[in-house]
Amino acid sequence: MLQVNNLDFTYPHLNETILKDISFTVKEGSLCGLFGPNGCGKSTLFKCCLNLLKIKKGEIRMDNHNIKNLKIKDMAKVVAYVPQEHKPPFPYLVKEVVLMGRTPHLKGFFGTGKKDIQKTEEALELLEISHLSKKTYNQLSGGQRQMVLMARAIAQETKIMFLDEPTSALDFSNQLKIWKIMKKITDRGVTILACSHDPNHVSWFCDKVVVVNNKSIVNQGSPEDVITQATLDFIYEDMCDVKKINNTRVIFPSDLKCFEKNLADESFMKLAN
Ligand SMILES: Nc1ncnc2c1ncn2[C@@H]1O[C@H](COP(=O)(O)OP(=O)(O)OP(=O)(O)O)[C@@H](O)[C@H]1O
Repeated sequence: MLQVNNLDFTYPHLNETILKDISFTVKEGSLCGLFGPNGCGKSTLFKCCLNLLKIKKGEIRMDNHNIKNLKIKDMAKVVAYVPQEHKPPFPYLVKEVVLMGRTPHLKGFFGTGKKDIQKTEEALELLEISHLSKKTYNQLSGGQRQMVLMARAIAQETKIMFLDEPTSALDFSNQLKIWKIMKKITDRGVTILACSHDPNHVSWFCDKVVVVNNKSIVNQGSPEDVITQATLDFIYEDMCDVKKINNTRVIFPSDLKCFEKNLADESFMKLAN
């Protein structure tokens, strides 16, 4: 479980508050989307939760530990982090990058064991990227690197995962694959907090959504209660419409008139069914 209580944050060299009175909980084994416009503070919140930035006020608890009391090595046993972009300076192979996820589990100078290799291979298989295993990580495409970082986080076998826009560089099929994998992982009891800019994805796949805008949480709860016309009008200023097709919520641009027309069209509804 992840618990953030009354968090305030300001970058030390700035006077401006970036996050104000942030409080939310993500239940064990659930998938929570962190949703909000560019620059609202999602990545900053992640870095606060990972102890990479020191908070001014408030408390963050993960798996019942107050994170300010956790050493880096202990932190790495509790939480895995998939950043937006990562390029190591050395030409590591993909399998080596994924194996790095096992670092918190390595035992002294005995180094890598059979279990670590097995967990690395399982993570590559789960993401269907075993064929990239012997390729040089730095020479992969952005989307391929994103899949490898996801495999590294899975190999780390933590109870909590933080994913910063995990599908931003992926094609449509891989985006859906990653969301489905995230759901599968939460079914095994892992708690996930994932940033996303896509209101459809958080609606379709998340158990809970936390919406941040202008330094604060403006709404939180089930996607049904949170990704509403009112919330989207508030943060995007009347740019999109929320409709239901076949009981599934779909968000689309308000000025996409052909879609409006099609929605009213009986043959389109048959197609959607
Ligand atoms: N190292 C830093 N020093 C000073 N200000 C920063 C720093 N990093 C981010 N900021 C500022 O903090 C605010 C929040 O940035 P952050 O990267 O957390 O937003 P975000 O919601 O993740 O944005 P995006 O969706 O575009 O990735 C922005 O105004 C940004 O300019």
